[in-house]
Amino acid sequence: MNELLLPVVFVILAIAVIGSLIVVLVRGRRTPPGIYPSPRDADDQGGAGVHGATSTEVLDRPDGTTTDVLVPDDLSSLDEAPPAPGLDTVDPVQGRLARLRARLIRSNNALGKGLLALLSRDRIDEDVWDEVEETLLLADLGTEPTLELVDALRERVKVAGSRDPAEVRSMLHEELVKLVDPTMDRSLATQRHADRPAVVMVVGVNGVGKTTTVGKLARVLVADDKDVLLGAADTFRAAAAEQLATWGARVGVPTVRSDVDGADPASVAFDAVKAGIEQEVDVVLIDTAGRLQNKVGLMDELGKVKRVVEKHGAVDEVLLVLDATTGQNGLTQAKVFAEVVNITGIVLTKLDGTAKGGIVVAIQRSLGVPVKLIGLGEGADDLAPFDADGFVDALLN
Ligand SMILES: Nc1nc2c(ncn2[C@@H]2O[C@H](COP(=O)(O)OP(=O)(O)OP(=O)(O)O)[C@@H](O)[C@H]2O)c(=O)[nH]1
Repeated sequence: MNELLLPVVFVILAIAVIGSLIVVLVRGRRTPPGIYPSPRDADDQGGAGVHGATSTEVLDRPDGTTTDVLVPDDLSSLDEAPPAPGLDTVDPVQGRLARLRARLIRSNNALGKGLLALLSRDRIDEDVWDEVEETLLLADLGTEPTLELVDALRERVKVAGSRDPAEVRSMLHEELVKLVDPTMDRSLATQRHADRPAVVMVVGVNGVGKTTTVGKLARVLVADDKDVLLGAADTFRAAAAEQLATWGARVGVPTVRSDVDGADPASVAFDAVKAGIEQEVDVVLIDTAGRLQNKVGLMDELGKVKRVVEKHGAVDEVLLVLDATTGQNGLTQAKVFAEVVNITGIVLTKLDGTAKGGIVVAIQRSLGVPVKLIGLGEGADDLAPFDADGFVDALLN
């Protein structure tokens, strides 16, 4: 019996081994061309990955420590490896708001539609005006602008005496655009000076989207053919510098960062501008750590970062990033930041996730500073230059 069992076991084992070999071979064939089943060698041409290959240069700092500059390697060889493109293709900046308007329509549709429906009723009595007012207040427009808008509309509806939807729409459009203020200068000061780059600082409380905004803005500037350098002065959150360097590497932009955890942010920002001057870039974008507006020490530190950077020359743009979903709370933050640094523009992020688009008006009113950019999603190119007409158009769609 045992003599018979041995050959049978042998045959079963042989079949199992041959079967496994066939499975392995078939799977190997299924791997699409250009995708490598195992780790690549360093000299493998396709090895740059989607974020591009980078190397690090070391800059000396005044305090004796060093600063890494993450520099994208020569990317010309990537032309030969189509499946692993080295750099992202950036969406053109022109017409971004129009392309992203679907997001705005989705989140803020209730506001525009609600107003249009109310104003198109056969009879507009006091109750209707109360509802209009409530709708505007719920959208975070703020009390004063709401009353202004209601007064202006009351007057126009009385004079026009018509409920024609097209007429009501154009009336509402005009009045809303007036409130959003098309006369404000929303251009970004990113023009290089004769002997140094333009410097843009990005500030705000924790988690509003500062690092993401710096990354997206770098792409906007690259699409505009500018040479950009990033400064990772958020030395508080360990992953922030890495996150920023990754954004930069995706579009071939170097990042100046510290090799020391919790390094002095002013020193890193200073080094970034110094590197920007040496490398003759057009714009240096400085990311700063999130800080609560009620922490005096952190707010003082922000003032210091700006003062130290200004040893190289004036900062051209200080962008305050506000999360639109926090509504009126953003106003309090804005006021305190404006006391410490001179805010020149607002970036309103996460407008894709709130029906409170009216906050644009409230913030501009309280600060006297224009909203220059709006964030409409987590995608790399979901940041759009703001314009009053396009914004109101999307609200009333
Ligand atoms: N939906 C949406 N999410 C956004 C937008 N902008 C940023 N975010 C998300 O907000 C989160 C926080 O973004 P960060 O850039 O890390 O925020 P931060 O302000 O740098 O954070 P701290 O450094 O901790 O202060 C991330 O998950 C982003 O993807 C936007 O416009 N829309």
